Amino acid sequence: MSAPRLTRAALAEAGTPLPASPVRIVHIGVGAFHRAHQAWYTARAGDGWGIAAFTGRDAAVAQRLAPQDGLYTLVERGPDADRFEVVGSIAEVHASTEIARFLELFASPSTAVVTVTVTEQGYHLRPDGALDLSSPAIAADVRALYAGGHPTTPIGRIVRGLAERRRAGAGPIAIVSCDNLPANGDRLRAAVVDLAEAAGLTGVADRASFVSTSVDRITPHELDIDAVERATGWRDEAPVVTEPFSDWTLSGEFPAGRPRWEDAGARFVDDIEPFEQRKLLLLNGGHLQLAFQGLLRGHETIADAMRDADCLRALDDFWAEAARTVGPAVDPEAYCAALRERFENPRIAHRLAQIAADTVTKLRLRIVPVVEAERAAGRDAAGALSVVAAWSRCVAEGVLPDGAVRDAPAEAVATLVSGVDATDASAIAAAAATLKESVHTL
Ligand SMILES: NC(=O)c1ccc[n+]([C@@H]2O[C@H](COP(=O)([O-])OP(=O)(O)OC[C@H]3O[C@@H](n4cnc5c(N)ncnc54)[C@H](O)[C@@H]3O)[C@@H](O)[C@H]2O)c1
Ligand SMILES: O=P(O)(O)OC[C@@H](O)[C@@H](O)[C@H](O)[C@H](O)CO
Repeated sequence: MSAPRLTRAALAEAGTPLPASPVRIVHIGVGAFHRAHQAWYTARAGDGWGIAAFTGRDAAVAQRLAPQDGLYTLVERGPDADRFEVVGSIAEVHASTEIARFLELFASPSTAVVTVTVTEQGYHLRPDGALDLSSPAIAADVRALYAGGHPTTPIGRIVRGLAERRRAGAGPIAIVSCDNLPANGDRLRAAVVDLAEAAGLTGVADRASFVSTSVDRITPHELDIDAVERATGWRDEAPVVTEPFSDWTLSGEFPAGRPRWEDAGARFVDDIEPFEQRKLLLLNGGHLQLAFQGLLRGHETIADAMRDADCLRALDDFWAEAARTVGPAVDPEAYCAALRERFENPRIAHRLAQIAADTVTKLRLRIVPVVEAERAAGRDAAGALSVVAAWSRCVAEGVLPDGAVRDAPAEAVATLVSGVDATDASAIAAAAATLKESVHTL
């Protein structure tokens, strides 16, 4: 006999009720990470905040989660064992196209927080951090906003939501970026303001607070449905596998209140930059080094690459330089020591191909800053440049997954790659500089 589907009614019937809390948070981009991180912190805080979660663009996750009333199992996968927990903070879940409900909630006085995880590409930013108004999706949103129609990008949806909120007189709100971008709150604010101005809605963001965050929890894209059913006795079509470690550092105001996320371990700081740099350069930059070196050597996952002495040497060379860029205030050595154990977790199947998506943007934000800092200090940046060289070999040898260079024009990538010879440091440095300028086309 098959196991019963995980729903709130089924849990209540089993004597373990998990009622939904009233919605006070709207989330945009309900992928794996939101469920492993912000939704889990909100559930752990336990002070009665419910989330209305909307997908970023495709409806698949909503179709799996909605029949379960937003419930899902979080599998914390340690090196030796799994821990299972049903998370109940998502009170309702919708596809991105359900814009009427999105606007109703956005404009409601009881909604206090909007969180966002839509990947770097979801922001449609140019390399200089400004909104790419030439992107077809953003241009279409400008037209839709002018005509009073429905925007489709996350930035367009936020602008429209803020306009509705202003019309409703609902008061200020906090908008919290949880994507792996430096100064993510500032970048999100700039994009929203640029789009609002282009669409004749100047001033809609004036009373919103854009909170910057550094988010950290390795969450591979794994769907362990049968294992969850065997372990828990529930049929869950949307479980999430994540590591036991978790970190969330936030900086900014919450004018309408927020959950007590600090009770679940979140940290609130005045200056987020050192935390952000430590995470983006050491973890995400280290991931890129392992992804490119690992793909070149035929590995599949981070844990596989960590068992290869050549990959480890390359990682250490990069880390030595990145740690100098981060600076001693946030103890990068201790962070790297802990990271080494996290990366080695043999039961986390974090695929190199997942990490190697949209590599031009990631190299620009996670590797080039180390190249620049090292060269500014008169050093050769050999460790950081080895990441760029490995990337270019991956492109030339065709070992990157589909989508790995979709964030730059094909000709620009071809020129870059043909100019890079792994033995020629100045050619690699020139490529790194070009990466910084390259304009994505989405
Ligand atoms: N997975 C992790 O380990 C992890 C850890 C820290 C931070 N993050 C951040 O969270 C983001 C999402 O990761 P995930 O694991 O949830 O991925 P996911 O693929 O499970 O979900 C991504 C979400 O973003 C939306 N999206 C993607 N591209 C978009 C676009 N161009 N426009 C609008 N929406 C778009 C998708 O529809 C989906 O809702 C990452 O890109 C990163 O910035 C992830
Ligand atoms: O999520 P991305 O694609 O920005 O980066 C890939 C990984 O480096 C990333 O998901 C890390 O696992 C995560 O940032 C850990 O907190």
